[in-house]
Amino acid sequence: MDKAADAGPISKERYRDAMAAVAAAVNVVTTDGPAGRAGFTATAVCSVTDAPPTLLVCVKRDSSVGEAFHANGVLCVNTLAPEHETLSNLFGGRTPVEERFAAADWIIGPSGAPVLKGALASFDCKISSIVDVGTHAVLFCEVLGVGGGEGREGLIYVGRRYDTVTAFAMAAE
Ligand SMILES: NC(=O)C1=CN([C@@H]2O[C@H](COP(=O)(O)OP(=O)(O)OC[C@H]3O[C@@H](n4cnc5c(N)ncnc54)[C@H](O)[C@@H]3O)[C@@H](O)[C@H]2O)C=CC1
Ligand SMILES: Cc1cc2nc3c(=O)[nH]c(=O)nc-3n(C[C@H](O)[C@H](O)[C@H](O)COP(=O)(O)O)c2cc1C
Repeated sequence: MDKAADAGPISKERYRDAMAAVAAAVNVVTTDGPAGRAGFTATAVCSVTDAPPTLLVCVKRDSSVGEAFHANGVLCVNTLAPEHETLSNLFGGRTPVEERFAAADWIIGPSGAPVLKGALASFDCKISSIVDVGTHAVLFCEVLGVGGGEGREGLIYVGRRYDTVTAFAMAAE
């Protein structure tokens, strides 16, 4: 029988090459509060449970924005549409925080975190716990408010480039 996957220690490069094949939604994750406004682009976002509504976000601990999320204790996950590709690159690193936010319109969510106007979906959250794993902090977040979800095209990142998918409308309650 053929082996399903490589065994033994996996290099960072091998791991990233395999992960590059995994399509992911693109999000701009924002925060505001005593430590000030901050935000970064993240594909490492995942739904955990709907009771209580909880998602997780993985943030590199040595990034310029990581500390602000710890200190503010709140965040908003803004899931991007295809027209937000430039915004994704701005929030993807090496751009001063004020320049990142100046490129779009924002409103303040229930938690105080900036909500992107025109996001495909938005999840306003308080950070309920943080677990450090290797280079990243995993932020577990309780969702306080949701927005968007009316269904149109979504931005995805796969094969080290952006692409577009049809996003389905949220069921009406
Ligand atoms: N989870 C993360 O922290 C991610 C970080 N990035 C950042 O964007 C840069 C460019 O990414 P790509 O063009 O996709 O090429 P890449 O070869 O650096 O990454 C390929 C894939 O590996 C994963 N990955 C990359 N860096 C990672 C990290 N530090 N920790 C965990 N998973 C990681 C992601 O799924 C990414 O799409 C990366 O070098 C990284 O700085 C991108 C995607 C996810
Ligand atoms: C498409 C894309 C996805 C990314 N996903 C993540 C992620 O899930 N977690 C993370 O910590 N950084 C991720 N990054 C990198 C951060 O956005 C970047 O490190 C952050 O903006 C901080 O950069 P700075 O330290 O230069 O300010 C991603 C970047 C891009 C372009």
